[in-house]
Amino acid sequence: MSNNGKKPKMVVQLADAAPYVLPYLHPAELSAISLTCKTLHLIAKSVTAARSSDACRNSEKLPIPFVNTNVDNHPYAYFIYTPTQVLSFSNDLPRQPWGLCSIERPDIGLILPPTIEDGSRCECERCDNDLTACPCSRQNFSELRWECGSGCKCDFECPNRVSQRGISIRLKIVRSQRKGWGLHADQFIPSGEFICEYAGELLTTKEARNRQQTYDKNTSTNKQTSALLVVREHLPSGNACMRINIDATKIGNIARFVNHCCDGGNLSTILVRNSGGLLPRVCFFASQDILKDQELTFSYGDSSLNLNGSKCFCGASCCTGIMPSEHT
Ligand SMILES: C[S@@+](CC[C@H](N)C(=O)[O-])C[C@H]1O[C@@H](n2cnc3c(N)ncnc32)[C@H](O)[C@@H]1O
Repeated sequence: MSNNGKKPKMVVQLADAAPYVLPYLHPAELSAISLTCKTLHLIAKSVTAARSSDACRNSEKLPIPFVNTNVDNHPYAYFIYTPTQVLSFSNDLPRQPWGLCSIERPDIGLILPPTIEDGSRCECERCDNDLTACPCSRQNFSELRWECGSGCKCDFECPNRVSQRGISIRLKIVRSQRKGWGLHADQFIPSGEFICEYAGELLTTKEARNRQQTYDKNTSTNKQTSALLVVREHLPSGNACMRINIDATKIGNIARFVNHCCDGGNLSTILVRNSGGLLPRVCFFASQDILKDQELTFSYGDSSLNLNGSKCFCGASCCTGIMPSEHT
């Protein structure tokens, strides 16, 4: 302290700037800076409270809070929020302050199809007209739905755009001892209701395979949970299916918190095609009535294909005890 008991000008300027800078920091940086002085500690505390109170950073109609009732000391999970699909980011992840709803990539725009790195091969998987041998027959996608889109004259109020109006039901993200975070209903949800899109980075199959290998390694050493979803759409030609790889591990929305259940859970995963849209979107709908506080789950796949998988704690009577893994 100098200047007759007044704080030096630089300290005052730093404190003034802190509320704008701290929301950009990663949790480790935030906790380090909160140890430096009382003012920064208070600002860091309010950033943590804001992050815990809404995983969607004000991007959806309703806040979706993190709830941890003394399971451990994690107040929230850190990830970059996107309400819809985005192109893959290589190593250079953007920073996102609280309250910003989209990721800025003015150089490329927001929604583009994945690029095919090896120009000689496409991303389709051959199944030679044998639907039972096709990889898409092993997934739990019951339906392909068509909705109106940018190619139509109607607006978002059109009844045929249910999955395009954002998340409008009350949800919460609850911490549990054995499964980590999980998405729960915070109201009664009738069967058939739209829950949310599975938003994340669109990856090429090559990138998805590379990332899955890293995630498998990290999961086996308990360092990280991952959220890479692979879906396949059978193409009209009949002899191939298109892979869509969506990674919500670092960039995604609340769908990344939906845990696996061996009995198929209470959500159906539906491919939704919008008129005018290039790629289908993967969306969750309630497959049965869901009570307030019940966990929302779906089946990640067939665990018999993953004998070395990690332990499953879904609690279903048919639980195999092993988590399925995507065979990329
Ligand atoms: C897509 S994330 C789901 C959110 C995750 N629980 C979290 O805390 O971020 C997938 C990870 O959740 C955990 N998980 C999901 N379902 C599980 C289950 N039935 N039993 C045990 N762990 C599960 C596994 O660690 C898995 O790799």
